[in-house]
Amino acid sequence: MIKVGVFGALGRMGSEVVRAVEAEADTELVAGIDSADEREKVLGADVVVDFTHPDVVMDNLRWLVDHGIHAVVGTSGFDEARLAEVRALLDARPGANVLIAPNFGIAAVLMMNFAAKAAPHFESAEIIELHHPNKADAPSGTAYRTAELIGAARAEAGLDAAPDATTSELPGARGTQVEGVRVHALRITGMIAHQEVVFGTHGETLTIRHDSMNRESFMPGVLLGIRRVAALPDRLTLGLESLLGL
Ligand SMILES: NC(=O)C1=CN([C@@H]2O[C@H](COP(=O)(O)OP(=O)(O)OC[C@H]3O[C@@H](n4cnc5c(N)ncnc54)[C@H](O)[C@@H]3O)[C@@H](O)[C@H]2O)C=CC1
Ligand SMILES: O=C(O)C1=N[C@H](C(=O)O)C[C@H](O)C1
Repeated sequence: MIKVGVFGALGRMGSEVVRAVEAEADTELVAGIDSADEREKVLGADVVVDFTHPDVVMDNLRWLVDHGIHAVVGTSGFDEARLAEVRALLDARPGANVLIAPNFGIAAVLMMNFAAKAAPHFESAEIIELHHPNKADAPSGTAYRTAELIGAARAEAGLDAAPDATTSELPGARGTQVEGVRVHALRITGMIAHQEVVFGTHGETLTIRHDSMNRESFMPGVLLGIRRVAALPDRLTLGLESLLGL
């Protein structure tokens, strides 16, 4: 039996994780805690899942690593500086492993993987992410990671910057840039989490689209993380790709 704690248990994702952990035969909920609760309630857990907020997740991770509890993190906001901080935390303390996944949707992971594979073949590449309007961060962690993967694939292929003749622009009209890839963020009532990666070359375009229809869709990936985090070969794993054999 894997003993699981949940940080952000009253939130949209955390409450779904609580339900999923309670429903599985090999996982047991130790405690679900939210912002008003003491973290000590999860002591005794093998793994804690964090779906909280980019402003608090680093402090939670520090606490989990200090207490030797494996962490499965879905909270967004991990740039290279934060990842370096997590590596330093892990180097200072033996014991816990950390899995940080920008997206636990299996189809979303495939979308990112396909986008990285397509990237060297196209002159142009831009990302449009669409989310519910309660989302705190922009661009999404998924879009950020996809842009990093596309940027790295373009650099490795020796591609120049994507063509763009814009010389006059209202601020934001061309989105933001991550690793040289334009990213546009939409916040739309009624939506959950969606992304399009649009590629173009001469006379052809390719659009790769992913849609999360509900938050239950993330649970197979979260449960996979819970089951595998303790035995992962690296102390810090980024993304579900290696767990899916990609
Ligand atoms: N990796 C993935 O597949 C996914 C990641 N996310 C990310 O997960 C995060 C949470 O998203 P939602 O559940 O939609 O947000 P939410 O706002 O519905 O839930 C966050 C919860 O965390 C609680 N919280 C805040 N500080 C806390 C603390 N210090 N300790 C414990 N609980 C605390 C809040 O009170 C709230 O109940 C966001 O960063 C979002 O981008 C969301 C969906 C999927
Ligand atoms: O806040 C959300 O809802 C989501 N956040 C993650 C992100 O920032 O990429 C994953 C998914 O897009 C849903």
